[in-house]
Amino acid sequence: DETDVRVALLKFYEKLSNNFIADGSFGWNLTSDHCRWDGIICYANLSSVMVISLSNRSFSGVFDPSTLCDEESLSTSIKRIFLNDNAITGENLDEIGNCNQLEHLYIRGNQFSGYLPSSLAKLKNLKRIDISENKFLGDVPDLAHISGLEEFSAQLNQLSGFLPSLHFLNLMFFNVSFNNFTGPIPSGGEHFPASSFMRNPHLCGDPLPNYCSAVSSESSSVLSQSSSVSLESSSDADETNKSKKSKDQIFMYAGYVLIGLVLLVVITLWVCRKEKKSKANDEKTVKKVVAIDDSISKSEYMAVDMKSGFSKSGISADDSMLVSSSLLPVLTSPEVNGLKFEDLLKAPAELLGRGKYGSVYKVIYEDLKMNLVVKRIKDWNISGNEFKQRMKKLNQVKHPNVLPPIAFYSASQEKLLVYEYQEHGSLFRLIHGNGTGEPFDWSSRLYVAGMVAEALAFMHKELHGDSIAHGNLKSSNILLNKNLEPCISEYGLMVGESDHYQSLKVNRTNFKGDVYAFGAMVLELLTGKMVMTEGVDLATWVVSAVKEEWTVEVFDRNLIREGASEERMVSLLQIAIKCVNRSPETRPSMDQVALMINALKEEEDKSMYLSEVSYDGYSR
Ligand SMILES: Nc1ncnc2c1ncn2[C@@H]1O[C@H](COP(=O)(O)OP(=O)(O)OP(=O)(O)O)[C@@H](O)[C@H]1O
Repeated sequence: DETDVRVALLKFYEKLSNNFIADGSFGWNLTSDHCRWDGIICYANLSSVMVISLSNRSFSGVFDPSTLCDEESLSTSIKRIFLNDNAITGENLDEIGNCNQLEHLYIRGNQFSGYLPSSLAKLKNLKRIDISENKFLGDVPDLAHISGLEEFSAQLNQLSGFLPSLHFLNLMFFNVSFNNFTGPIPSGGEHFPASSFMRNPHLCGDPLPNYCSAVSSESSSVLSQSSSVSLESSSDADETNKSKKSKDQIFMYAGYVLIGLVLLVVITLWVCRKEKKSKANDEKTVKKVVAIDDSISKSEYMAVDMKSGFSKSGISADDSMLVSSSLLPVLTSPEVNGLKFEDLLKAPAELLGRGKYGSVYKVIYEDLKMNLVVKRIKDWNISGNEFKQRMKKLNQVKHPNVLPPIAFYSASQEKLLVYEYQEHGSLFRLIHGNGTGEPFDWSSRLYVAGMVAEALAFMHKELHGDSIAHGNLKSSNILLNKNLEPCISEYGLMVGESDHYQSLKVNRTNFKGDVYAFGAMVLELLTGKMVMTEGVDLATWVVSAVKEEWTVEVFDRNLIREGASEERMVSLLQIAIKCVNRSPETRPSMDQVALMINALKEEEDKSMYLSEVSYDGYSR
C-alpha cells in the first residue's frame, strides 16, 4: 500500500543521508505523493516506483538495499537505481537480490567497500551495472547466466580473482581496469580495447600485450573450478616467462639496430641520387597523370562527378601511383580486405550529395556483397597521422547504432572514408517525406530519439578522454540500418562548424555542441519542420512559440491527427528545449538526456500495454 511504500522510501532516504530525518525540504514526506518527490520516477498512471535517481546529491550515509527490496511493492517495481557520485558507504548489499526487476544499478563514484553481494547473480533482468570508482574487494559473482547484460563497469576498485565469463558479445560496455584481477582474459574479451583491462598486474591474453603462459592458463582452468587454490604455480610460470622474455628482448633490440643501419644506408643512397633524378622525374610525372586519366576514362560506368572529383583532387600523381599499388587500411569489415584506392576509382559510382566540405558517392563494387559509400573530405585541417590515430580510436569504440567507417585513405589535401551503404535511407528522408507517404508515427519517433540518445551517450562516454564528439549530428547523418534501426553515421569527422550553426554561434565540435544538435533533431522529429528554413532557425521558433503558450501549435499535424499523447509530446519537447539552451553549460549531458527519454519511453510502453489490456477486457 502507498503508505508502506512511502515509509520504506523514507527509511532508505534517512540511511542514505546519514540519519538525517526528512524534513520535507527535499520534497520527501509521508503526506505528499511520492511520485512527485525529487529523484523518484513512477510508471505512467500508476503509483509504483520505476526509477530512483539520486546521483550527485552529496549523500554520505549508507545504502541499505533491504529498505527498498524487502518492501514487496518496491521490489517488484523498481527498475533503475542511480546513486552515482555521492560519498555513500555500504558493506552489506545482500538484499539487492530481492529487487528482482532491477535493470540498471549505477553506484559509481562512492565509498562502497567489502565484497560484492553474491545475490547480484539473482538479478536476472539486469542490463547495466556500474560499480566503478569504489573500494569493492574480492571476486565478482558469477553473472554468466544473465544473458541480457549490456554493461559491466567495475574499474577502479580492488577486485581480484578470475574475470567472470560474461556474454561478451552482448556487452556494449565492459571495463575492469585498475583492479587486481588474475589469469587469462576469457574468450570474447578480445572484442574490447586493452584499456578495458589495463592495470590489472596479473591479467594476460588478448587484447593485452602480454601472452598467457601455458602454465598460467592451465592453472587458471583448474583454479576456475576451485577459487581457494593458491597462486604459486602461476608465479613460477611468471619467472620462466620473464627469463624467456628477456632473451627475446635481446634478439628484438639487435634486430632494431640492424634495421636502423640498413635504413641509414638506404636513405644516404637515396639522397645522393635524388638530385640527379629530379629532372627525369618531371617528365615521368606528366606521363603518370596521363596514365591515371586514361584508366579513368576507360571505365565506362564511372560517373562524371566521381571521375572529375578525384582527378581534380589534391592527390598528387605520385600519391595516386603509390596508393594504386597499396591497400586501403581496413578498419572493421574483413570483407573489404584487399580493397585498393584504384578499385574505388574504377567502380561505377553515383553522387549522393556534395557539401561544403566534400562529396559522398555510392560505389557499386561487384566483388563485394555490399555496396559502399565513399565520403571525400577536402581541406580537413588534420595531419595524416592525427587522422590515422583518430580512425584507430573510433574503430575501438563500437555501438550497434553507430555506423563505423570500414576503411580509409589519407592524402595531403583530402581524406576518404568508406562506409557500408545503407539502403533504407536517412531520418531526414523519413521525416520530410520521400514521396511514398510512409507513416512515421509517434512511438517510432520516440523510439528513434531514445536510440540515438543512447548511442550518442555511449560514444561520449567512451571518447570523453579523447574529446572526440560527433561534430555534425543531423537527421541526414542518421541512417536506417537493415533492421530499420537508426544508426549514427559520420561520427568524429569534425569538419568545422556548419553554416547555420555558425550564425547562431553554436560550437558544434564539442560534446555540448552535439547535445544542441541532438535537441534540434528532436525538434525536427516533433514538428516535422527543417532545422533551418530560409534563415529561420527551428529552435528559436519553437522556444518563442512555447513562451507564447502556443505549444500545441508546434507539433507535426500528423502526430496530432494520430492522437499521440500530448503530455508525452510536451515532455519530449521540454527535453529538446533543455538541449538547445543557448548556454552550453546549462545543457544536460547526453547520458541525462538518454535517461529522460528512456523514462518517457517506458511510460509510453506502459500506457500502450495498459490500453491493450483494457481493450482486451482484462483490466479492472
Ligand atoms: N552510408 C550511407 N548509406 C546510405 N546513404 C548515405 C550514407 N552516407 C551518407 N548517405 C546519404 O548521402 C547523402 C549525402 O551525404 P552527405 O554526408 O554529403 O550529406 P549531408 O549529411 O547533408 O552533408 P554533410 O554531412 O557533408 O554536412 C545524404 O542524404 C546521406 O543521408
